Amino acid sequence: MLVGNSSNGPADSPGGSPASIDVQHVHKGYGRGARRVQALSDVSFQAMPGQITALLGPNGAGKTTLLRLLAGLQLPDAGQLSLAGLPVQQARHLLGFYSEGCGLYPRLTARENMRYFGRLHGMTDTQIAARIQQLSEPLDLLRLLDRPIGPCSLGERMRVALARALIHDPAIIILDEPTNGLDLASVRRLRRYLRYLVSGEGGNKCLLFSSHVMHEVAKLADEVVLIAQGRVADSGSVPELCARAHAPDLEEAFVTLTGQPG
Ligand SMILES: Nc1ncnc2c1ncn2[C@@H]1O[C@H](COP(=O)(O)OP(=O)(O)OP(=O)(O)O)[C@@H](O)[C@H]1O
Repeated sequence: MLVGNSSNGPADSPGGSPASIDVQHVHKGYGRGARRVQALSDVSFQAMPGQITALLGPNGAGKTTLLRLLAGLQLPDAGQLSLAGLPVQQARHLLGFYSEGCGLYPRLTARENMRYFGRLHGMTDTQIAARIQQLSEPLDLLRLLDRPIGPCSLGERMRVALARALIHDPAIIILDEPTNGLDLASVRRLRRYLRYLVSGEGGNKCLLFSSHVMHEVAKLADEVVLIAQGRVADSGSVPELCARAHAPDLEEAFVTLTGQPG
């Protein structure tokens, strides 16, 4: 387990494989018969270390389903999902996963929550304390550390939940709608930190996040995977997608490439 962000090479798994995310021909549905909802149909893409990859799609496109499959919280009906070359169930130690409502214990303070999850990852209390200090500035946690989580505001709880997801300094980071509910200052601070994490100085992490907010994706993502109705419509950098769609911006490119109503 890495505790400091000291690595300058591509983020690797302990086995040496690049810490990429690989999704191949994944299908996932819910329910049966006439009530069946096909959330994902033949979804394939890769996310690479040292890059921020965005999964961009409208409500109900299948983003959360896909991220939950990658976190090993659900199983696909068909297809393969791997993290750093390992099946997701064997790669949990490499993954930091954040989703709204990711269970924090409301009676514990932010520090106690982080310590608890750090211990679950096999960290010593000294390592945990150092890591809490590292995360406090970028996630603006200093004033929260010794307050119970329960009465904290939504944005405060989200920042602690993000810190909890990153406590073990994972090589692969998956964030479901990470800026939802954050104010402008927190969003800007988070963007800077996510950009740092994928830099050489920050350890070339592999970072995948989902969003339905075009300008958020345009500001943050190196690569964008466009998803609509459970299918990947296209992928590439924002300039590549705009060029392919002959569109002036990502919003127009999204409408053209996915056929979604504007
Ligand atoms: N547990 C479930 N049971 C039945 N249907 C589900 C379940 N979870 C998701 N779905 C359906 O699967 C489809 C994809 O949902 P998902 O939550 O993955 O989309 P999303 O892109 O994350 O949407 P949003 O941006 O609104 O969060 C939707 O039609 C949703 O109603």
